[in-house]
Amino acid sequence: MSKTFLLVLGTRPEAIKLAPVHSALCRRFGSDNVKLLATGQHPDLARLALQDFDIAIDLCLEAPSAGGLSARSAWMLDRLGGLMDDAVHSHVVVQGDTSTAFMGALAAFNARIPVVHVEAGLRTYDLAAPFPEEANRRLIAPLADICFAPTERAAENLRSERIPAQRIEVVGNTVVDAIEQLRPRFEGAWPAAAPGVRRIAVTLHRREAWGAPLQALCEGLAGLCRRRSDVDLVLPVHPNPMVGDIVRTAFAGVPNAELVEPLGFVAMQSLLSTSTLLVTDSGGLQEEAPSHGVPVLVTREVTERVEAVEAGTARLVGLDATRLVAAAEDLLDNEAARRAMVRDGNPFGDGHAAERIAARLATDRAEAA
Ligand SMILES: CC(=O)N[C@@H]1[C@@H](OP(=O)(O)OP(=O)(O)OC[C@H]2O[C@@H](n3ccc(=O)[nH]c3=O)[C@H](O)[C@@H]2O)O[C@H](CO)[C@@H](O)[C@@H]1O
Repeated sequence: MSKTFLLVLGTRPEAIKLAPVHSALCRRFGSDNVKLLATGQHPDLARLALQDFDIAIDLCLEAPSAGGLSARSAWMLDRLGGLMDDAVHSHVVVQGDTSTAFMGALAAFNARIPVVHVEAGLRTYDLAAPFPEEANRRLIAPLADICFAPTERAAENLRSERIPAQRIEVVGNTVVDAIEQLRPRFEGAWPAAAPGVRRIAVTLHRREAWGAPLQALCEGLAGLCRRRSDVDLVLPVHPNPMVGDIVRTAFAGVPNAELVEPLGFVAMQSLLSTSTLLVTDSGGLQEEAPSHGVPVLVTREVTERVEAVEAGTARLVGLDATRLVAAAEDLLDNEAARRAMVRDGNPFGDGHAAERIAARLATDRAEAA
């Protein structure tokens, strides 16, 4: 009886970025040898994301929604530790920088099961931004037997932290795999903007924006919509209660601003493909927009997606509403400025990251046999 790969996820982005890895491992090893465990950190969003990939969760925990970061993390570590067994699992695969990813890696390490980190090496080197993600991803790195870095810069970060070279492999970001796999379904999944209307897609959810900064950003965008009938704005509202009320109040009564429930992956990518501009604080969306040729204004002071800023596909505007609105209107009205932010291809990957990950895990498993 061969051992299984255990993929551990908790949030929507983890589900989206691990879906291609799940599929590639199933193709290579058979679906009986690949198990998907959800911690329940954000169960509804994770399940919604997996629907478009036709992937079912094998085991979903019921992480407590109440309690602070430590209480929920301790609960996860305890439950995950009780489910992991080095006689059953050949590798535990985690993605990114959430509490689920960190507790999954630590539980696997404690069970002496090889840890695989997808999207390894992203850094701001500022523990306060993003909190707690920067700490999570830096703490996973030394526990991981294999660090799959999306870019050369991420690999350089890992080498600078003395992660051994043989544990690092640059493979690209699997989110580009997800887009290319489902691209045939994007056309028409979200209605195009009316003729002559330029669409702004917006997603905002980060902890550092909660409260007054988020309110100012939303009010700035609402004011832009009120002034300009040639613009429509679509904003899928993140279910975090710290976000919804502020967003709904700011855009109330703005006829050309549409707030919608969280979208499935295909609908979100289709929305992106119909947009002139994306305003976001999301990590994944900074990586996805270049696949649609859509410029990004990032409402964060720092980003670990430096490649997008260097490639010119994204621009940091911080939490400053005036700066955001000015940059948005420039890109809406200045076609040359907008085109200057569009690149061929995607700086974060070529759509084959998951195949490279599965190939490396096959080698790793053969060497361990
Ligand atoms: C510090 C940081 O940046 N960390 C990131 C954070 O992820 P994030 O910032 O990307 O989180 P979100 O913005 O919530 O999700 C985005 C995904 O959701 C899709 N989407 C969005 C709205 C919607 O209505 N329907 C959707 O389908 C969208 O296309 C995209 O794929 O944690 C991840 C896990 O550790 C990390 O990997 C990742 O670095």
